[in-house]
This record gives sequence, C-alpha cells and structure tokens, in this order.
Amino acid sequence: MDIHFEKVEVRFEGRTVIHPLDLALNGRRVGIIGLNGSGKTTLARMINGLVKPSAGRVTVNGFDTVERQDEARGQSGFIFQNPQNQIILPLLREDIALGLKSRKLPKQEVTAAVEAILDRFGIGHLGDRRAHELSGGELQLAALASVLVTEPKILVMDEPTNQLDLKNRNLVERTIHTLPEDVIVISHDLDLVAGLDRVLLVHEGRIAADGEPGEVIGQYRAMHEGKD
Ligand SMILES: Nc1ncnc2c1ncn2[C@@H]1O[C@H](COP(=O)(O)OP(=O)(O)OP(=O)(O)O)[C@@H](O)[C@H]1O
Repeated sequence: MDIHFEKVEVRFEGRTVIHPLDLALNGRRVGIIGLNGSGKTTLARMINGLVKPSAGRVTVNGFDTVERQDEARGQSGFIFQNPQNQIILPLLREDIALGLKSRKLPKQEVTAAVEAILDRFGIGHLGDRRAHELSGGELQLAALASVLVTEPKILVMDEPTNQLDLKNRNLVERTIHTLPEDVIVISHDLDLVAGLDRVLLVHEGRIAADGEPGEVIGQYRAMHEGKD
C-alpha cells in the first residue's frame, strides 16, 4: 500500500477531530489503536473518501481521494464495525455476487468467483444462509468474503474482533495474518495488533506514537495505566 496524508486536518461542526498531520502508510499490516473517540475511524475513513479532509489531501496508491475519488476508492475494501449492516442481500451468495455487478462479468464467471471466495474462507456451507442466521465470527468471515471478492489492494477493518468469543476472535486473527492483501486494522484488541508490522497510536486527533507494535502498545498502556 502507498497511502499519503499531506497536511491533513478534519473538523466536524467547527471542532477539530484530526489535527494537521503528515503520514505515509506503506507497510504490509498496520494497526491503529487509541481511546474511544480519539479519531481512529475518522483517519481510516479518509482512505476511501467517506470522510473528506477539511484541509490537506490524502492519496491512495497515487490517487487523490477527492479529485480521483472512484479510482482511490477502488484501491481499498472496508469492513465496518458492524458487519451485519454490510451484508445487503438476504443470501450470502447473492450478496457476494452483488460486489461483482459493476464488472459486468458473464454469469458463469460470477458464480465461479463467488464459490472460490467462499472456499477460500471455508464458508461454502454458509452461502445460502441469511445474514441474521450467522454467528459473529461467521459474519466477519462473510463480510471479508464479500469485500475481498472485489480484489481490493488494501483491506481496512474497523474493530474486526469486537464482540467475538475467543474461538471466533482467534479465527479472525488467523485469517488476518494469512491474508495476502495489505491490511489496516483499527482495534482495541491489543493482542491482535501486536502481531502486525506497524502500529499507530492516535490520541486526541494526533499520532502520539508510530512504530514497532510492542513499543507503541507499551506507550499506550503507560499513558493510561492507573489513570481511572
Ligand atoms: N460525522 C461526524 N460528525 C460529528 N462528529 C463526528 C463525526 N464522526 C466522528 N465524530 C467525532 O469525532 C471524534 C472521533 O471519532 P472517531 O469515530 O474517529 O473515533 P474512534 O477513535 O474511531 O473511536 P471508537 O474507538 O470509539 O470507535 C469523536 O469525538 C466523534 O464524536
């Protein structure tokens, strides 16, 4: 991935949520941690243009997220905090196929791509199930399948292990670590981000630390230990 934030600032209703920052993301797996409301999701949402910077610019693999919005958006796939809201069509198989609609592929190719991605995540048996019939872990894998079928170069996940039991959490963690795609993971699950290549600590709209996961997590703990 090659993402650049250049003098980027975000204000919502006059309140500065992201203070001016310059940041380059080009590792394979990047984690974003920080307190609730610190600005993590806002930062990530600028990568697909869902949030537009109030000042400065963001480029994703060379495409400006405002001036070349479609191309920039095509570089990344997003898994939002509540994956059940992400599955639109009733049956998982149909929902995954929907992601391929814009490519206008022959029906056979769509079917083959859907089956291949279901196989990749070992969830072929869930293809004809409805989103509300899936467990939390199954939903996360289903959301991953519907996003990755579109072959984004970068995958952005917002709290992918939130509300999962230990077994499903471990399954999602293993999946993240074996994905060939570049990933950006926002998480409060410090064990999960400890296994990534680089971690950013966001604090009150600023990057308070950026580097090797162990060091950044240590800094985060030190900032908040014994303060409640
Ligand atoms: N669309 C919006 N309009 C106004 N304020 C917003 C909007 N989106 C986010 N905010 C505010 O911006 C700040 C940062 O929010 P953000 O969702 O980026 O935090 P976060 O670090 O992802 O938090 P959490 O860990 O709780 O998900 C918060 O104070 C939030 O209330």
